[in-house]
Amino acid sequence: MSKKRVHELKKQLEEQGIELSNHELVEKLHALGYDVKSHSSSLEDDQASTAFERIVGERKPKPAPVRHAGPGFVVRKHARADVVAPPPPVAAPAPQPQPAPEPIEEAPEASPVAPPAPAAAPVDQPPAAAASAAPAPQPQAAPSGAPAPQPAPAAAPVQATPSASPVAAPPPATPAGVTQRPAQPMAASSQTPSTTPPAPKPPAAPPVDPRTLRPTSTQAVVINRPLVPVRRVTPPSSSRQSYPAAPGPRALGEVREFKVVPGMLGREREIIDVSKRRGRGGGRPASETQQALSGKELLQAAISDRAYVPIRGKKKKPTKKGAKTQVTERAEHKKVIRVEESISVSELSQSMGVKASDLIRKLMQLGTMATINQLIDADTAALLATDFGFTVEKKGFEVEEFIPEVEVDESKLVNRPPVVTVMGHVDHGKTSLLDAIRQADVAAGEAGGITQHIGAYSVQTPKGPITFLDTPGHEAFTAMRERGAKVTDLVVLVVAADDGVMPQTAEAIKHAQAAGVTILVAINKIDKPGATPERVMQQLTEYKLVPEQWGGETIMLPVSARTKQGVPELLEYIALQAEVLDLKSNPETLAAGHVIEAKLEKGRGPVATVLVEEGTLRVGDAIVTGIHYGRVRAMMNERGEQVKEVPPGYPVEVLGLSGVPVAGDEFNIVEDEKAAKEVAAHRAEKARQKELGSVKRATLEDLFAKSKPGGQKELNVVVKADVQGSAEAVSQALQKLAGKKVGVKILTSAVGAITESDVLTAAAGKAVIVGFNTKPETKVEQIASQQGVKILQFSIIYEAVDAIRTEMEDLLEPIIKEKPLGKAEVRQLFSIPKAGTIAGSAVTEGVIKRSAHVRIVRERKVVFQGKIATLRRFKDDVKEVAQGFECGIGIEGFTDLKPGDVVDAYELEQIRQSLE
Ligand SMILES: Nc1nc2c(ncn2[C@@H]2O[C@H](COP(=O)(O)OP(=O)(O)OP(=O)(O)O)[C@@H](O)[C@H]2O)c(=O)[nH]1
Repeated sequence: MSKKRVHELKKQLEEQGIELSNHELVEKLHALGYDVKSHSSSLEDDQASTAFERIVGERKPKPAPVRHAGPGFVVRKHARADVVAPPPPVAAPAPQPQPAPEPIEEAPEASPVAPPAPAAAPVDQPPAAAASAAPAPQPQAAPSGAPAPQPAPAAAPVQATPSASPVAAPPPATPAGVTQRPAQPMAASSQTPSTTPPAPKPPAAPPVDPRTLRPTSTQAVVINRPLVPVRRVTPPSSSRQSYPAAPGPRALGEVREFKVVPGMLGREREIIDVSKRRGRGGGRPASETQQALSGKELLQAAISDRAYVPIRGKKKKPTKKGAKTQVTERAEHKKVIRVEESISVSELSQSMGVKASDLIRKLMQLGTMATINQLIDADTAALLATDFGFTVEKKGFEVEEFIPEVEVDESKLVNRPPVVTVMGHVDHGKTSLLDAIRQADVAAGEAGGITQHIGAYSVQTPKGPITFLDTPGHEAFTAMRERGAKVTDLVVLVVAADDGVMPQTAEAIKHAQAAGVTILVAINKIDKPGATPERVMQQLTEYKLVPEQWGGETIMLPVSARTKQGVPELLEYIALQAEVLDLKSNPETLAAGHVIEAKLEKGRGPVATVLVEEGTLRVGDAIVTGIHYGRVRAMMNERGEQVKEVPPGYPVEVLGLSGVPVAGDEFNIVEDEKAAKEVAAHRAEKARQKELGSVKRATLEDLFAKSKPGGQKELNVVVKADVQGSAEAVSQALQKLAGKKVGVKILTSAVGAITESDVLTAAAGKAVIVGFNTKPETKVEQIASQQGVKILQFSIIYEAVDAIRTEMEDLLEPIIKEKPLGKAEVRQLFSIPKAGTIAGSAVTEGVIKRSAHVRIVRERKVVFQGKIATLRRFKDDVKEVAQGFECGIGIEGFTDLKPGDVVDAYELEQIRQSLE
């Protein structure tokens, strides 16, 4: 293998245009790891050729990276500052020439480098395209401060190359810091890197045809993805011309340049639109802007233009910048909100296009704390709406459309029987009196002899038919009495002559007077020895009821239900009064009236006792009452006979309703069942809204009070009764028991038999079931015992009230009270094996019991408190030792007894708490 001397290698390098002194070459070879000492040192042939290639490789420019060549790399060419790049080929209005930016002015010596490598804007721009550009500014060395016309796409600032030989010495630093490969020779052509020798000196460069200008690799901004030309599909006509055309055989329109970098956590990619900067900077070409920016600034600018693109899924549509939301005013006629009964805050906010939070704030200002789902009534909604320029129109479901008010047709009015309600205190003889009138004996058949639901009877008297309503006298049935007073023409107030005016007498007077109904007083039981009708009359004057015989207006008749004394006179007076009232109605209109009572019967379903007040009620009529509706399937009179028609003034039982109606509700007959259903549904919705609106939220204090161990206890009750009025009365009576110590909560109150569902409700709510005049269905009792639910059944209301009071008292902790027993004085102490210390004592007071609790008192101080362990007289265990006797007392857990100690014995007593 031949050898080569260092100086030979030097010559070889010179042939390649690389001039190095022998000393420099020796040093270089040293640096490359060769052991050479001087220019005459020799290298192996292969070593010499490797060294040659390495030095040439270092000094020669590397071939410019070909576009798309390297994965993940993009070379973006930038126009040299000192060479004016041709304007975009087709883009007609070429950007205005601008003064050369600072970095260029600082690098006048770099100009010689420029001619062989004129910077063209886009890297792919063919010379032909460049040539077509109209104003082709002459490439020239930009003198200091001389304005160098720059086309818009001019690229990054050219590196300041102080060295005259850029090939030999790469520029130490670039002014703008954009070029990321300072080692790359500037003069290298991207197309002919190996063949084009670098210009060693910058002689006066000949004028260069811009068409031949190619970008230099050193002017490239290296980013890690290929340039993505984006074709604007429908460029706006106004801006179409202002974009530079993309290179290639056809102009693509706007060219956008993107940098793709991995996003956070690698879950997405960021695309940085690096071309966006062009349009900014007050109209200055992007290149100039970029030239003026440092590398860091450019990076920041790029970051600001980032767009995140998820790897999977659809690319999000970028929001159109600058496209402001159009605020449109709503037409006046559209500023009307239709509200039925109430509207939720969220609904109102949506209807007005106002934030719900704004409405809530307004409501707070009005003193109402509301949530977004809370219902507010139409009036409050109207108040709020006004503030936002809206008006509220009460939409309202017009029940009148279905139940029209009928004008009174005088010609069709006929007499109807009077409706008389019998009222009075409990046991004053109301039912007995009615029995006497009807010649029936209902009172005898009543449980406990008390009336517990309203009864309606049509009685044929010698003076014509009279409809009687019998009301209970017990205080629990206030609502029934009130209802009775409202639907009646006359009230017969029964007062027992031997008892006088009592609380429910007074209450009945109040109801009748409130309803503006004439009162007729029947002073009953005048057959009784202690009867004093005058005293009753006297008492009644206090209620503004002055008897006729005393110059007043109230008819007061002494009667006896037992002997029927005064009953015919009573009927006569009723008839007389009815005549005075001239009671008439039109039997030809659609029927209407009131529900007197309602119940649920097995096999018959809901049964309503109604009083027809207007029109004639017929089988087949479409009926609606409250939230229930249906078609009248059958009707029965008070004797249980089926009837087809019921004229006004008569009571009747109606079958066919969808549910058990509420006693006291009005009933109406409508066109058809569909209309009845609509009315009922509307009422149900209204009731629901009302209920929602009135939901009282538990306050923190309530919850706190309930969670406290000593907090108020509550008895939950499920009420089931035979009739609706009784269920209501029982519930009310039980609720009245609620006090400070124990509350009562009626979970449900309904009519019908006690069902499995009632048991489950009670089990869930830890409630007792109160059945009133009703029984559990088959197997229900068994389920109840499995579930641990107590069923209490009653047929008399006060028994129910008493039992529930006991249940409530059971919830209360008993009061523990100390009961003194006696005292014993310790005289002597004995120590007995197994038994411990025994105090030989004398009982000085009361009695000492074996089961007693004791206090050991020494010098007036309690030294121990506990229980007696042993009590003996002589050797026998005894239960108690009375005063004056001696005994041996052993104390549980206490042996430190001393003579002179007093054993103070007492018992603990449990006292049941009362509700009061
Ligand atoms: N001596 C006598 N007893 C009467 C008379 N009227 C009723 N009684 C008795 O009084 C008691 C109560 O009679 P009711 O008819 O049940 O009394 P009430 O007012 O209907 O009772 P409630 O419906 O429970 O309020 C019964 O034992 C009757 O026999 C009367 O005129 N004379």
